[in-house]
Amino acid sequence: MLIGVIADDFTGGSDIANTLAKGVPPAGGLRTAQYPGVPTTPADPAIEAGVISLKSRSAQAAEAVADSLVALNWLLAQGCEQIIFKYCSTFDSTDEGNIGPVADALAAALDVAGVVVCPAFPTAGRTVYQGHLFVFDRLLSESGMQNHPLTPMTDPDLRRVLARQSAGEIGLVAWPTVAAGSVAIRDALDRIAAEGQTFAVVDAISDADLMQIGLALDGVPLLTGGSGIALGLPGNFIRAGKAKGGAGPVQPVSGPGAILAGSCSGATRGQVDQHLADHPGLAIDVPAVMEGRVTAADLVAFITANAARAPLVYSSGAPEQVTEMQRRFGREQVAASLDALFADTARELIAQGYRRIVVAGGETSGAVAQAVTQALRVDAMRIGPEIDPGVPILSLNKDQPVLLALKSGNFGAPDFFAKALRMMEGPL
Ligand SMILES: Nc1ncnc2c1ncn2[C@@H]1O[C@H](COP(=O)(O)OP(=O)(O)O)[C@@H](O)[C@H]1O
Ligand SMILES: O=C(O)[C@@H](O)C(=O)COP(=O)(O)O
Repeated sequence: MLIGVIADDFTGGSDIANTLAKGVPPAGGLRTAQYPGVPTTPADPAIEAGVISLKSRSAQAAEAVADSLVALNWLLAQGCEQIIFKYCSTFDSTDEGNIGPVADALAAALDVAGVVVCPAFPTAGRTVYQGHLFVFDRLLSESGMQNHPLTPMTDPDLRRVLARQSAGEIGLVAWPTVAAGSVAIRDALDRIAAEGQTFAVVDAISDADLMQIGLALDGVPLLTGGSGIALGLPGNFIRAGKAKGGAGPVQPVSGPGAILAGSCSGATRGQVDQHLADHPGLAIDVPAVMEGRVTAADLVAFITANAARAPLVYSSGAPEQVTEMQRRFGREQVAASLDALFADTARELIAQGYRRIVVAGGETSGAVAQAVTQALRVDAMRIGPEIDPGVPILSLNKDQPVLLALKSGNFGAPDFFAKALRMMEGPL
């Protein structure tokens, strides 16, 4: 294993695994696996990039740090030369963390400074300019992310956001330097490191910028960012003759499939609306869940009654509904109950022979993917074709493979749900 990724949630893990597996022509991508949590056994030696998905975005900061360091040690033990801390392209975090505390701990463990901080993902509209994060033509704080149920983002200035969470000093590599190319970027990072600054927010407004940043990062032990930061990295290892790349195809799957949506992000709510126009859907009654009147058995009953028609069950609600539920029942309690509901539903669907499951939402995906991988006793997921930018098909490789899609809340075209289930039937 050459590149090791510590992803702070499962959809983020899928997103960067997709980037590493796909690569950029002519070099192509690496043989990549995504792991649900830190594996307890050594990796398959054929794997060149390993992505450990944690649930550290929403955990307490101390737990996020501890889990990330365990992941780091496992990745180093597999031989990784380069470690990436993957967080959200919308920098999802709070003043307590967890991006700052985890990045501080990784930089200290590897004894490095001038560590890149770059959440840019231009394909999904996320760009960084003069240290400020944009989502398409809006600053992060006006993009809808200010209403996120768990990590509302109200400040678009990445240096200021990170400074509230991190003990380290933070520099900036502004776009004119990035536009000057990889040598200028590397010089700027070296200068920032020599000045003793732990982090360097790096601007990027296009994939071409990210490719130059990737070249500048050849041989750098630690970097942090969204999935875009990985764009230029496979090429470094392939050109050096260290990696072969080229993963085999994944096997398509037919039979019943289902869609589980726990994300309240704008893109997911649009996808829910579009899907309901011509498919069956069940809106989860959140107060009834909190009071024990609706359980996984109810969701499974709805899904099985509509098995052939791409059924959707969803808790996705508008910001004012989310606020009201959190006020009545508590933020953590609602999140924990809905996570458990989706996990129990997925476990039962697997028991009943469902082999295609599409999930929307980072927290929701974490809960579902953990339940499914535990039920099937698999500890690695292979990366299949991309459904929409940042969302690949994942194959849990058994004699009878199970295919998953873990969609970040804000990713995917309006027809994502039906398209994902259809693509899984092949040809892949
Ligand atoms: N109707 C609702 N009311 C309150 N909270 C909700 C509701 N539906 C989902 N949630 C919670 O909102 C969070 C959504 O997070 P997540 O699954 O990561 O989605 P995203 O990828 O859009 O951020 C989860 O913790 C989930 O439990
Ligand atoms: O970087 C991204 O935007 C995604 O990979 C990601 O992390 C998404 O998180 P959720 O929106 O919570 O699914």
